[in-house]
Amino acid sequence: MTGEFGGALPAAVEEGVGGFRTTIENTTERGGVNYGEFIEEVRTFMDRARAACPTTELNDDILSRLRAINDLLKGVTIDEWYAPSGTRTDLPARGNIMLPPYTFLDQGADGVVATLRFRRFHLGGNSAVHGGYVGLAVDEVMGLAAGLARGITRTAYLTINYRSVTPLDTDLELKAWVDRTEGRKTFLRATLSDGDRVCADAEALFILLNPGQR
Ligand SMILES: CCCCCCCC/C=C\CCCCCCCC(=O)SCCNC(=O)CCNC(=O)[C@H](O)C(C)(C)COP(=O)(O)OP(=O)(O)OC[C@H]1O[C@@H](n2cnc3c(N)ncnc32)[C@H](O)[C@@H]1OP(=O)(O)O
Repeated sequence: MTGEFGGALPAAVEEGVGGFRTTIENTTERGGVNYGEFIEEVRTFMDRARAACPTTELNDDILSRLRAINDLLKGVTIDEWYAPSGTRTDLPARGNIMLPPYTFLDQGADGVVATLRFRRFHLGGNSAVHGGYVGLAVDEVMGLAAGLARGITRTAYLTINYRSVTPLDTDLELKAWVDRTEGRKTFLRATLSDGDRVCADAEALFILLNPGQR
């Protein structure tokens, strides 16, 4: 891996501890008390960037401000295990800006139920959510269900059936549950629904990682 965020794997991986860390310090303080508002503002920015048609002047004004903001953030980037985006479990979607904000209504070893909302920046076309973002949400929530049931897993396959259009800006329900397990294999199913209407259903295989496996 090359680029701004470095090429080396985290030290623990290089030492053979394992690709995912199972002992990340669980704190809701990283990023500060207003970090959730920051992430939500970033999502609003992405919504508006997706929807806006700025004038050249406005574009250039925003561009220079964004460059200044990016310079500020560049000074405080850290590794993925401690960055609050993705690890702040107190925030919708763990504070991950790319995911549709979701929160759990129920979670346990048998499965999870989440409520989520796709946003303008998840637009595919004609007011429908992009199918890839549906896959992102389903993979995430199934991954968490697999994690609660088994431990640290990776997706081996994920099959999604798009049954009807997934709407933007609507509270949806995503259920994921363990269908069966065979050794390291966990087979899961999921449904994404808008009220009584099924938008998508899915089946997936997640593999429990071996000790030291990336
Ligand atoms: C403060 C705390 C903060 C916490 C932070 C939050 C933590 C939250 C925690 C968690 C959140 C999770 C939310 C996110 C979830 C997202 C998950 C992803 O998207 S993962 C990325 C995409 N997936 C990959 O990149 C995998 C790439 N593939 C691989 O790495 C390997 O192929 C892997 C691991 C899947 C399997 O490889 P092998 O070498 O370990 O095992 P082999 O022997 O190949 O397979 C095991 C068994 O599975 C079958 N298998 C493997 N792949 C299969 C396939 N595609 N179809 C059918 N069977 C398959 C094989 O035939 C074998 O079966 P037989 O034991 O022989 O019966």
